[in-house]
Amino acid sequence: MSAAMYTRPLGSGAGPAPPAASTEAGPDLIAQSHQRSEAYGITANTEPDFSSPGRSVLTEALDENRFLFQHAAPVMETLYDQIVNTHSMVLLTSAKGMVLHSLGDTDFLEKASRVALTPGMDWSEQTKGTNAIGTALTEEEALTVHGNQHYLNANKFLTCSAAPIFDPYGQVIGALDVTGDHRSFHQHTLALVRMSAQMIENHMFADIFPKAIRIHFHTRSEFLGTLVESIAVFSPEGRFISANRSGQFQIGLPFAALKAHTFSSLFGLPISALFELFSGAMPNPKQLCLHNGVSVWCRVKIKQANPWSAAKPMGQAQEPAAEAPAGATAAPFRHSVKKTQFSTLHYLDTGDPQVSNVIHKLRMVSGKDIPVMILGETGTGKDLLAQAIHGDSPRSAQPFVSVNCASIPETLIESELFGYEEGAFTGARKKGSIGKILQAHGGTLFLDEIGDMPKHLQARLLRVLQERRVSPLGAGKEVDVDVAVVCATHKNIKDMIARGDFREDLYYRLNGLVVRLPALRERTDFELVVKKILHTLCENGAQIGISAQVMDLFKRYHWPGNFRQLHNLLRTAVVMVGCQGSIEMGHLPDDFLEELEHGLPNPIPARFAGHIASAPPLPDMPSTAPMPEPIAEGGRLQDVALSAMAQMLRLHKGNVSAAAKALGVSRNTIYRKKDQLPPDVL
Ligand SMILES: Nc1ncnc2c1ncn2[C@@H]1O[C@H](COP(=O)(O)OP(=O)(O)OP(=O)(O)O)[C@@H](O)[C@H]1O
Repeated sequence: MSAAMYTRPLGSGAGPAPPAASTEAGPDLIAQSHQRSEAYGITANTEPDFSSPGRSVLTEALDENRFLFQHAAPVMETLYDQIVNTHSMVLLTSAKGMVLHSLGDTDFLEKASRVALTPGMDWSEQTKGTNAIGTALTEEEALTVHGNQHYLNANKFLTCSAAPIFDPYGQVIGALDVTGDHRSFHQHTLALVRMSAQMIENHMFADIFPKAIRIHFHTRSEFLGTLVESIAVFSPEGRFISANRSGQFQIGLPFAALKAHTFSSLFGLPISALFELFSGAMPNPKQLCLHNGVSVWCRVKIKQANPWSAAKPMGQAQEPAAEAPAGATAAPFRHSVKKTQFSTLHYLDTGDPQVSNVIHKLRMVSGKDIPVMILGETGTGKDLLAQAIHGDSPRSAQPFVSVNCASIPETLIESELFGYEEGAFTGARKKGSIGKILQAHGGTLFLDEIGDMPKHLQARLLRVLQERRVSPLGAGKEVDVDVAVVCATHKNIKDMIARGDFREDLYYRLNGLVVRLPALRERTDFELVVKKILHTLCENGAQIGISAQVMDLFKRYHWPGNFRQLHNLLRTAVVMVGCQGSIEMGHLPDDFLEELEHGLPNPIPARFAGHIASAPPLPDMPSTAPMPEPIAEGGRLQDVALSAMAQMLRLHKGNVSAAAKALGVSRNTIYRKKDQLPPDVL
């Protein structure tokens, strides 16, 4: 939790309320941001790059930010209602500044700029210099960047107000922004954006701790149940888990300090007393006294009948049913683990013997703080497994902090991991940063792509793991830290050790238990996995089928991107089919079909050749038409496809649409093969 989050609560609190709205970001903030922009190597005349990042990049970002998106989208609608007709747009971005969703009309923009506000575009400070989104994300503060305050000349016609969005563990997970023509500037916009960000955060709060005890409180009882109420969450044993911005403000402690507290140290009562105090169907708010002497009105939300009788730490409570409906619980996001349909070891065990063995071993060491190293190709579910390890451990109510060593620039890994004090280096954030290791205190630190950890930092990490102490850059002091460590890599660490690229002592510190996730192509439970993913992609338990032909193809394919690739493909197919139909060849993307044609190394097996050659007549095929010639077993898939196209074109007298429909491919697939088809068929 940044200091910004603590010092800038929304609405009236125990002390004087902060200003409801500020106008533009202060000159200091802008000047510092301009300095950073310069350091990134951008010049004011740089033409912003608004080229599309590609659909798969956006899909992946949406996938990663599903939890944020789900809670932000309805709030964005409300916000947009309030700014409609002001020539402005509402944008939601990821923590990296990528636009995930935009609402509003683009009529105030030149054609070239319209694309800038569409999903997929990057508004980080590193690429666009000073702008409200990028700068709010960097500073972790709500601010407006108006007209000339933008770093790039190309953006100076804009006025933008953005607020960072914090998850319930105090991590910035995105930004909400209103952008418009600079002439449409309105001084209340920032307050609206800030309130909306708070609303999103409160929604996430309500969703993420379904089993914990939530105390809603405020100095004035009429503010209970409103946007400005404070919320603090405790485990059934009374350990502090989280508090929203107003909560931190009213209690008077920042998130990091709150982590050492319990309900009784903050409210002066054992948590069991709370249950008696708030028993009854509709208990009235009660007045309690905070540790700082401030009297607050409280309401308590308890989901379980009597959480204290459960006597188990959170997360050991009960596993969700293997077939829990999609969306019944919060979706995964980077820093914290929620109980998702994916988040327990149980859910991941879908019958493949290798995976079952991995899960069996992990269960045996669960809660013993033995470091786990997960090996596996990209997309095999290493991240998900790490979340499940945490989700099933006694630490599950504490943070799960994920650090991807490959995605952080080498120069930033040190400060990201170990944190830094104010002014530790040029470009450092004003208030310093606690660092990922300390953020994970009490919980689990997941070091993804550990093979990419620079050599000079390996020694520092080793010391932290040995001594269980961290010293943030420029701090000159060490802080105790208690974390369970899980790491993952797709690299061969032993080879790296042999080459001198990875420290052997660090390897032995990390590999208490080494498990390997099989590649998708090796799994024996492939069909079940596909069905489960389809089930999660269709809302409300709707059923979607998959044709035997497609399933056969899938089984033959080598899936270099493993689950990630399969997920993306199925998601697109589900959108095309709707949740009631069946996925046929025609619902698969052309590039995938093309890759299949070129990429299947082995001869096509009889069962698949049979599907193409002797499929029953499709509805639009004249029933009297002769069936296409069977294709010889052992032909290359490419030849099989060409031959099927030629036969179908002949059958439909050169009508490409009809042939494409009958084959279940797009017309373009046939047109692209035009030169390879016999001249008489087209
Ligand atoms: N067992 C599974 N069932 C369903 N979906 C899964 C499973 N495992 C992984 N996925 C999905 O596949 C995608 C990639 O998973 P994940 O990020 O865990 O893989 P990874 O091995 O960590 O990848 P990388 O090495 O590239 O970081 C995610 O969308 C995840 O939800």
